[in-house]
Amino acid sequence: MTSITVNLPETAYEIVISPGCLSQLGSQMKKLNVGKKVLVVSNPEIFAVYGDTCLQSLKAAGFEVYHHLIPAGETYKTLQSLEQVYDTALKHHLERSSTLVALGGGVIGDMTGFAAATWLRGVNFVQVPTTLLAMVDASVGGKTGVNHPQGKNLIGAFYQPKLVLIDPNVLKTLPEREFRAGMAEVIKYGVIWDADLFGKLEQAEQIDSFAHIAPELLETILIRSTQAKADVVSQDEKEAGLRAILNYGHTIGHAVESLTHYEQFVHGEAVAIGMVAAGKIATQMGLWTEEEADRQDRLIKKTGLPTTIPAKLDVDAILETLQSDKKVKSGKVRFILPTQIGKVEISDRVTTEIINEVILALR
Ligand SMILES: NC(=O)c1ccc[n+]([C@@H]2O[C@H](COP(=O)([O-])OP(=O)(O)OC[C@H]3O[C@@H](n4cnc5c(N)ncnc54)[C@H](O)[C@@H]3O)[C@@H](O)[C@H]2O)c1
Ligand SMILES: O=C(O)C(=O)C[C@@H](O)[C@H](O)[C@H](O)COP(=O)(O)O
Ligand SMILES: [Zn+2]
Repeated sequence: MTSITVNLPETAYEIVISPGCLSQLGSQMKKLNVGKKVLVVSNPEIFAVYGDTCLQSLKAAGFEVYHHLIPAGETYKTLQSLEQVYDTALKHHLERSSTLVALGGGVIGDMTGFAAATWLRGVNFVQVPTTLLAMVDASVGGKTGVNHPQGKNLIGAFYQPKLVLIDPNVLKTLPEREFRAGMAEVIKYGVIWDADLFGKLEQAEQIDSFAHIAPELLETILIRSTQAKADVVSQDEKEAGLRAILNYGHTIGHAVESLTHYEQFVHGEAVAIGMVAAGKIATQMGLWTEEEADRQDRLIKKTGLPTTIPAKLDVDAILETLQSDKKVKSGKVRFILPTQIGKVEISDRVTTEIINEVILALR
């Protein structure tokens, strides 16, 4: 079992990584000293496979357990879905000491976290991530929320979980496309923070599926990625500065994701495209060498992730969408740009001309 602590000014919590730990959800939660009532939020597909294990474990530990299911997919990451979670919380009379457990990928995690942040002005929250992406990224750090029809995650709150419980065994049932999407955020950590992790991914024979990846490498990926996220978030919980680096690839990525109505790309795929774009911007500005940008793009391709922007997307629409990015400051879009593998800088010097040129080059 590996345990990583996220230390924050007002709280601290553990990320527990251990094969088979799903069945210990109840005993792990017992240590948190939370109230009796627990609402598990999931989607029908995930709940059908892992719901029973979680519910049995919680009941065995003495909890009174309810569940609420939201249909799968980013298109359900909405205020409407959230309202239904509130209805279930009301129906079962959840109290301030009650806990919402997110059993699922980043969509379920982000929504459940926001429900926990807002129901009764804040109840306990536990993350049980079931996708690679949610394990390495979404379950840690407390960004919660839902999408607005005009953009990604525009409504939300910073609200930290009390525990993150990662059982790598559940990745066995994860579709390969979703595994690759999670690898995009792993590659992100390599580029922004951990050059050694990047090197390990480059050296590995195959990293495009759970079936192909070496188990030791997967363990390293889970530990190093969550550690990277914990390090960054511990230094800057609410994105006053440093934390923005975790948004590498997301500036153009989020625009591509929302302009294709969450139908063509899953989040990790859009981030992969966004990283290729940000890398190109950095090389055009003379901040990053072509050689290192090529290494990044090769790794993205080796993972089987997309690297081009659909030609049907209007450049002006992308530029317009960038204006609602949360990193915009004094009207200027800020980009996270690599300067060498393992290091990035935050720049507000990227001109519209460069963004235009790069988008056209990637179509
Ligand atoms: N809060 C954060 O810091 C943060 C970080 C990264 C991404 N996100 C958000 O996370 C979301 C993407 O999350 P995601 O990539 O996990 O996608 P997702 O939550 O949509 O899950 C992907 C699909 O995998 C299925 N699935 C999940 N676990 C499974 C399993 N073990 N076996 C079989 N099927 C399984 C789900 O039913 C779903 O269809 C986006 O909304 C993104 O904005 C948030
Ligand atoms: O935790 C963070 O900070 C991140 O930026 C992680 C991202 O991978 C994640 O997709 C996040 O939800 C994006 O945040 P947003 O503030 O751009 O909506
Ligand atoms: Zn992301």
